Amino acid sequence: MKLARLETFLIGRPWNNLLFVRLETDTGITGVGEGTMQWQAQTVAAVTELMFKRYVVGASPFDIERLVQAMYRNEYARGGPVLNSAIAAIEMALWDICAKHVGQPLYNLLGGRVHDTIPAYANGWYENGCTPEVAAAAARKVVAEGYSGMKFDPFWLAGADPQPEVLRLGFDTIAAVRDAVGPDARIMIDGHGRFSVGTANQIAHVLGELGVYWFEEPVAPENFAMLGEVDRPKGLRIAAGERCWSRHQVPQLIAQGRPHVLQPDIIQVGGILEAKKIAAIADAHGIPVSFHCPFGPVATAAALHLDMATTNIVSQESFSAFDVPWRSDLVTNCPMPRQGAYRVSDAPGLGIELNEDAIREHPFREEAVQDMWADNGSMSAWRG
Ligand SMILES: O=C(O)[C@@H](O)[C@H](O)[C@H](O)CO
Ligand SMILES: [Mg+2]
Repeated sequence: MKLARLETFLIGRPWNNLLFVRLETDTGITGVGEGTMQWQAQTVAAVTELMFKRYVVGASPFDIERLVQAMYRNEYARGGPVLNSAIAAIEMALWDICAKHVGQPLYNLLGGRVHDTIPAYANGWYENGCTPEVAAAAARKVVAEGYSGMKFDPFWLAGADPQPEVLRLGFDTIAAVRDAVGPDARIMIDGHGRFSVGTANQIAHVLGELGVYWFEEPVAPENFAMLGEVDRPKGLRIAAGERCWSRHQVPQLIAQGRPHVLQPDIIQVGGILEAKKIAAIADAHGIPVSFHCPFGPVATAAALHLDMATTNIVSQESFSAFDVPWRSDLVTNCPMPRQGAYRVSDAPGLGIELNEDAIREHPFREEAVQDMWADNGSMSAWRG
């Protein structure tokens, strides 16, 4: 079996563009992958096509490790989120082909099932900048759906050291959500890497009082030691790693940043196998993982197969029910949580196929970049 052809698909959503790929073999078996990267979808698509031409066409789809290493090492500079995302899109499709060829769901090639279902936590359920009352009402619905927890950024687009009233509104919003969902629901707060260490510590102490489960990316992702300086009061966990793009950096992130939960991004680390290796590094440190997944349904399916075969997962991030209403039209058998958990398809491969008619209805759209470092204390979400 030889790899013959690559096709890329850009799909415009209001937030960002999705990038799907389909690999064809000379036997007629095809595989799908996803290389969605925020605001760089066209760039990643171009790199994916180049990588296919340079390394993949004519190769055996079973040579996954060899092909990934060629794409990573021969491109001399090595890695970075753009190249890694292109590698991941191809790699997912290779796994899909191999698993279809042997007639097995992908998790059976990744070590087999260690879970029956995958608990999901909700993200995207909340409108940034809304009032505490609106957030509380939305949170009640999320709990009623059975999710294992919910994540949000109540300080959305505040700067490194926000005005006191911005912090207060954020705290009031979390307190309203806590009141609405009761003491046992898991609340996760995403800082998106914006705060100074001082402000992160100030916030962390309030989150500890409110019984928040984890504080994610409290400080900028580049400096692991800075993360290590963030306080962890009253059992508050620190989650990080969605922007740690190299397996080779993970030991330093763990040693210096001391996260309690690691969040590898299966696209931006370069695919399923890399993410599996990172999960094993975390496991050796007693750290659970929760794969980052603000992506479309193809990468969500890939993350779920990996979850199924990974011992140290906590919960899968899920945008599935809060995305555009046509999300589930894009693929057959779109993964959706039921009662707050995913059941993973036992169909061969990833268990999904692209629905090209639906994909064509949502062409590429210019990206409206989010201003993620505004230092003006404003809560305005969009700039583009
Ligand atoms: O943990 C998450 O899913 C977030 O950090 C998203 O990647 C972010 O909101 C995208 O702008
Ligand atoms: Mg995040």
